[in-house]
Amino acid sequence: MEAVVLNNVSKTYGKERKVAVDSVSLTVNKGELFGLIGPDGAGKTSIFRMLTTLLLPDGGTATVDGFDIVKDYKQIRNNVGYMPGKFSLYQDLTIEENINFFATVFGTSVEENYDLIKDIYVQIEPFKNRRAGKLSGGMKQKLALCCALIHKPTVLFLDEPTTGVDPVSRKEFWEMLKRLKQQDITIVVSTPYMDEATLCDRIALIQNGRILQIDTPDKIVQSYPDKLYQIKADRMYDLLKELNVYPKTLSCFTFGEYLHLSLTDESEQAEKELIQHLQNKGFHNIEMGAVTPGIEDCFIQLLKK
Ligand SMILES: Nc1ncnc2c1ncn2[C@@H]1O[C@H](COP(=O)(O)OP(=O)(O)OP(=O)(O)O)[C@@H](O)[C@H]1O
Repeated sequence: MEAVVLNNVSKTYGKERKVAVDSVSLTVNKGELFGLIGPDGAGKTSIFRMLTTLLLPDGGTATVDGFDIVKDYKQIRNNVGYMPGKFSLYQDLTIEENINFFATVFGTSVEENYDLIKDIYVQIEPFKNRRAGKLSGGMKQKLALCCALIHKPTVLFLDEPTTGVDPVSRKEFWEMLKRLKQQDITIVVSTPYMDEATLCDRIALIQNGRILQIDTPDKIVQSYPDKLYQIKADRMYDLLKELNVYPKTLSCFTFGEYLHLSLTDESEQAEKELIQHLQNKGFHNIEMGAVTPGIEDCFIQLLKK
């Protein structure tokens, strides 16, 4: 059964009709943890705002829980939870007041749905009298999640929930999402962090408003077409320039402290030839080895198409 369906959904902005979402089609199944993965400006927020009925599409159709995002906006607003990217809570209200406020707006109470938020709420409860504006990034994020959950939504939309949050809180957050999934909540989450993509059941890679690929993280990684090497040497910038003009280079880009490289010829002989070539060009301390591609490699590879 499908929880979210988009059929050729488009959104343009302004007089110039800048295309933010370009004919996007995708389906999220009930109970799935689905990731929208893409850099800033890819169109993730626009998609979330349309699915939560805060923005009208210019083209296409979409449903959430079987409800049409234009015609049935009232039902959708009652049924979904939305945690926007920017901190959306009332800064001057305390933790407790924020949660009570959101519960009241939805005609429910904290007690009624306490089971759903308990795991998360106990972590911020010791500070329940602190104003939201005075909380750390990780605590704000937990409070925003409690508020988005308080009316027991069937589908939860989380827009970049871990942006600007420390690594420990990021990890804890994803563990919370896994526990929520077990409670039959469909979760659609966006992130610019490629490492978080592997924690989703399925992901859509998105860039410039277009979907590049949709699949499980494993299948996306397995579909990487070339042998991938990581390589480094003493002068990294010169190395990048040299590899970009090397005749057998298929692709080469910076990846952390290494360069990631694919060659048109994947034989051992070609590897040896390349190392010899780089030594002749005066590079020292060359380290080169095969490496398993990650989601980020796949993303970069898809962008070249
Ligand atoms: N209200 C608006 N008016 C004009 N352009 C907009 C507006 N909102 C978004 N855009 C543009 O549409 C494109 C998609 O933006 P969107 O916010 O949906 O992407 P995103 O993937 O969520 O990125 P970010 O994390 O930066 O918000 C961007 O180029 C953005 O500048």
